Amino acid sequence: MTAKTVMMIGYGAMGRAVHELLPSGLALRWVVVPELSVAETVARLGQDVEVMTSVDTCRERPDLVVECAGQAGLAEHGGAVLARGWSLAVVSVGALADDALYGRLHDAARRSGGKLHVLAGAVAGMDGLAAAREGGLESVTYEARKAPASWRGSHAEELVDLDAVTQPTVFFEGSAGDAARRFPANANVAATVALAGLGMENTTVRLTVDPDTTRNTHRIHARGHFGEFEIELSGYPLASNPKTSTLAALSVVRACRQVLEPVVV
Ligand SMILES: NC(=O)C1=CN([C@@H]2O[C@H](COP(=O)(O)OP(=O)(O)OC[C@H]3O[C@@H](n4cnc5c(N)ncnc54)[C@H](O)[C@@H]3O)[C@@H](O)[C@H]2O)C=CC1
Ligand SMILES: O=C([O-])CC(=O)C(=O)O
Repeated sequence: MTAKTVMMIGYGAMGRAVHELLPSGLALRWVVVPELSVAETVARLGQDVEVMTSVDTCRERPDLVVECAGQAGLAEHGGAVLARGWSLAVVSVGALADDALYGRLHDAARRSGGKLHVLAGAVAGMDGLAAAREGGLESVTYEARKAPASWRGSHAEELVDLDAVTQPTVFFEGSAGDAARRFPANANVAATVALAGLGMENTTVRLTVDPDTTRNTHRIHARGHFGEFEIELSGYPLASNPKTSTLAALSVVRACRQVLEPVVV
């Protein structure tokens, strides 16, 4: 049987973790990275994978395109993928807090028959939340708690002294849209929860730095016509990037496996 093919946009910590766990029967054939990363990515991947800077260079049709590239990568390449009628599974969901980009990707997919799959990423419960929305939701709150190292290099550094915190400290409270825009490498989940639930402006987000944790903890509380749920997921960060939870990479692997499976769970 010929292998099904995957294109990956971005090849950083998450992309490499996904590649290592790619199910047999699936081949990573194309990787799209910025010009500056081409040489390093070619050196990592060798001859079997075509490294490119634009989706346009690809002359075949991948069975699935996965985005592990950050919000800028989704904004740059998402439209081209969807305009071709391909399936695109994304983790940099915070980019969709930009209404113009959301509209562009939505319209490209609708016109071409392509599909944009918003992956659950580092959290669980998105199926239940989206089902609950069908009956009407009253409130949805999302809280993320991570170690100082996970917030370094982010807007958090302007809001709290990451070297001086001695106890869990909330440094941001606001809407999911605001969180996703201000913390592009750390609050994509906020946008995912918003898209599954009450939307970017009506989903409340709280971000916390916790000096005593080594986990990335996500808590979702939802209330509505269905009842109420609260889930807390305490994930291990990837060793190669403490901002990114291992489960986020695994959600991409799951999306890849679904390409092979006749029964989708
Ligand atoms: N939904 C979720 O649960 C989560 C989503 N994420 C998203 O996944 C992204 C990737 O995470 P990591 O691999 O850990 O980050 P990383 O910083 O290790 O890797 C990012 C990769 O994307 C590439 N890239 C940057 N701009 C690009 C562009 N315009 N076109 C193509 N490639 C581009 C970089 O060269 C690098 O290879 C994060 O930036 C974040 O947006 C991360 C964690 C959880
Ligand atoms: O991986 C995580 O814990 C979540 C994350 O970075 C994001 O939502 O962007």
